[in-house]
Amino acid sequence: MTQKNTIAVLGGGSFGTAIANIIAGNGHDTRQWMRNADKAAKCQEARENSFYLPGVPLHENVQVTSDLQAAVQDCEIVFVAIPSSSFREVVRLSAPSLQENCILVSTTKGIEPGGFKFMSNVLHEEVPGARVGVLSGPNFAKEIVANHYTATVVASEQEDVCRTIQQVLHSDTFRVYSSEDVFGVELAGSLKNIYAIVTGMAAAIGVGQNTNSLLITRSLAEMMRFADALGADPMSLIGLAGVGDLILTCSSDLSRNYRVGYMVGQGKPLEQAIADIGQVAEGVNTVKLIKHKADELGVYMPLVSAIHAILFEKCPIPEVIKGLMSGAQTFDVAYSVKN
Ligand SMILES: NC(=O)c1ccc[n+]([C@@H]2O[C@H](COP(=O)([O-])OP(=O)(O)OC[C@H]3O[C@@H](n4cnc5c(N)ncnc54)[C@H](O)[C@@H]3O)[C@@H](O)[C@H]2O)c1
Ligand SMILES: O=P(O)(O)OC[C@H](O)CO
Repeated sequence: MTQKNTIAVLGGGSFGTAIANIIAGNGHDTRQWMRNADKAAKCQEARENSFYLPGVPLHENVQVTSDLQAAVQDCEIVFVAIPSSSFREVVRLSAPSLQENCILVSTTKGIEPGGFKFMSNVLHEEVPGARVGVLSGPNFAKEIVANHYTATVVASEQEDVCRTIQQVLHSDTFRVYSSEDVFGVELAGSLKNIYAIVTGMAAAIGVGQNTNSLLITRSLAEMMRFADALGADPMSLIGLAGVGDLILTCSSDLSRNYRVGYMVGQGKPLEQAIADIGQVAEGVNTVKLIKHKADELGVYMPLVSAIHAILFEKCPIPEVIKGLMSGAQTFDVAYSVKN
């Protein structure tokens, strides 16, 4: 692939905009697609995505459009930054216009509702024979565009896909590690959102640092146990896309998932909390899917059960905490399936 590529980013939200700016800053012709024609025109003209990242200038190499076919045509690489609930629909619409052999990269940290499919599965199903990668790591869009030193992980079964994405995204402030474990990286990015809801809720009820450490560590144990049961490499969970993103998302109100948990912890109904955020919080749907899968496989995930009980079974928070603290005391081994 040449030094200068034509690259599309599908998604007009905060992460799509951050990724588009990184790519454009590296000299690539970058097209950002958003479905709303009015918003696209406003962003293109104002050179700013005031809806999601106000005050951040769009790089001059970014062209914003609401024409999906025009956006992806002749692109060597297409990044998809669309929430998991609409991911398939957008990929399906773009598929007929994709250049043969183009690389498709998901940045989405979620599982498709109504099943147990990850975004790489959706890409393979909708674009058979596609060269697929996934991008995941401790990456708040707001901090990326503020040029805070940041790292992420690209995972693909094809080494050249990883190398290409590393070249396209790497900058003085953005570093990209590679992995072969697509499933582990995607699973990690989706699971950590659940625990951000848990720690956000814990913060709202005023827990101390002992509790915070307890929650994050036992969240990691659950993540590794679940990964192990599903055949992912548990070691992927102790990298940037796993524990890195877990620490980030569980420690900051920049996280939408953390903020959902915080609001519910303050007594706000879940639907109201989601509406107040006004952006995607993937963890809410992920809790349901993981609880279902963990029950089906018999994987012990007490924190997932607890947050599910609070969000969807109307269980009072103090009762759920009591249940967690009185549960059987087991080994302190991170991902032992006995644990
Ligand atoms: N924001 C971050 O810091 C960040 C970092 C890494 C990964 N991610 C992941 O990236 C994905 C996107 O996150 P985001 O932060 O950009 O979300 P966002 O809520 O800021 O934006 C989502 C965008 O998707 C668009 N959208 C929703 N449904 C659509 C549809 N049917 N067709 C076309 N567009 C549609 C929305 O209009 C919006 O522009 C999520 O899975 C998230 O977990 C986010
Ligand atoms: O705002 P959240 O909770 O979706 O988290 C954003 C990113 O996933 C952080 O890496």
